[in-house]
Amino acid sequence: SLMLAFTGPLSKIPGPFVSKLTRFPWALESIQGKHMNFTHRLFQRYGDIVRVAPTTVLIADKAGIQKILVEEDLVKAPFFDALRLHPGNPMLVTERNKASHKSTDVMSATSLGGSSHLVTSNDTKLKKTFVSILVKAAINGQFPYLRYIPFWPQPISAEMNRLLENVLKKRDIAGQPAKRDIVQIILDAHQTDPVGFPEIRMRDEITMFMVAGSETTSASTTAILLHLVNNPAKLKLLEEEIESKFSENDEITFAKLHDLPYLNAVIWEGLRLMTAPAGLLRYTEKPTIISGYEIPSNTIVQPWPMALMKDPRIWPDADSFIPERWLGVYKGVEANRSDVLAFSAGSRNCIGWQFAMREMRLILARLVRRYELSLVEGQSHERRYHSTPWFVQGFYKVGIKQRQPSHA
Ligand code: HEM
Repeated sequence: SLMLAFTGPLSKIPGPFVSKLTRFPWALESIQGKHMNFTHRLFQRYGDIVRVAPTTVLIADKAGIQKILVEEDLVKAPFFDALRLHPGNPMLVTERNKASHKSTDVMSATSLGGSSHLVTSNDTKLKKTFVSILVKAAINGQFPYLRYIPFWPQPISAEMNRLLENVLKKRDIAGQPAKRDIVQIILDAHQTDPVGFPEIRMRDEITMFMVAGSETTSASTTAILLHLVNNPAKLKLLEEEIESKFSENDEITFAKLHDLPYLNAVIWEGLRLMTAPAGLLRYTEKPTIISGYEIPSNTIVQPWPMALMKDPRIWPDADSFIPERWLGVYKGVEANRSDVLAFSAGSRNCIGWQFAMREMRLILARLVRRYELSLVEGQSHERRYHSTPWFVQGFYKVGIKQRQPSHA
């Protein structure tokens, strides 16, 4: 492997010297969830393509990312094998090959399986349960052998199992009308083909959907709210749009929300500034030219869209929250959704992205109509990242005050 460090195509790729020899520093940053800050410095120092481990390169330029995710549509990296909730048991998210799996019609579903009353019960336990799966996934991904140590904590905690049992139990009540939600789609898959889609797979898929669908959406919605309360003039414009579209007694529903230009612009701008698209590790099965370099086979190529999403070469006033850039040409540039990559791209992009967009529109519109939102001063924006980003203090507070009934 010393040969590999200093010779061959990867040796030409810029990066910290130690990366040629060991992936340990990179693995450590990833496990601590600090790699967002770390990579920022790397790209500034070394440019758009950086070798962070003997066989791992990060890519931050638009053409390179497009090539990996869309044009070549490379397979997922072996890393994903280690993310299985039960070793050896396949799952959609960890499936490495290009997707033939996208037949699941998530959009026909209307929910993730009924409310778990997170908000009403202020149950941070559930959030902790989900986050613990993501943290363990980060560790397993980097050091796959650890999970075979006896008594090493497995990704699925007793708490997660309890939660899953509750979801399944609700389905057993006879005479209930069949729900058209994601849980039902997965249950049906098991019932139709109990051998090809066994019970353990059914359980793991439901668990994964709960995790993949909740932390991501709540982190993104929080990020959007953060930008709104830090930019009251933009918040005001959103309030005006919602007020103009809905009279006081109108119920705000999914269906009525897809055509609110400013709301959509606010969401895309918030996603651009603060989502941290995860899981984008891909793998070369043959030598491939990416960002001007020859990448040999069996290399992990990891697009780093967070850099692209704030790249001043693409976005004028890249670090500012400017929803207006999504409504027309802004400083000579027309914003392009495909440069945001919050939901990734190519055959393995987010299966729930339209569902998440609907959820975010609904949550934001209802919050803004019902409450006056305001900034709680003095909070840090510093985050860490385990598949989804989280604030170091564990939350980001937003001031809310019930609006007066008549705000005409
Ligand atoms: C704002 C919310 C969300 C964000 C930012 C987000 C982001 C992502 C990203 C970046 C990926 C990785 C794709 C890749 O490796 O290229 C992904 C995959 C995935 N997401 Fe989401 N997601 C969100 C909401 C959801 C929801 C609501 C669901 C379920 C209903 C969901 C289910 C999945 C699944 C199953 C995958 C794996 C797809 C595959 O491996 O082919 N996501 N998501």
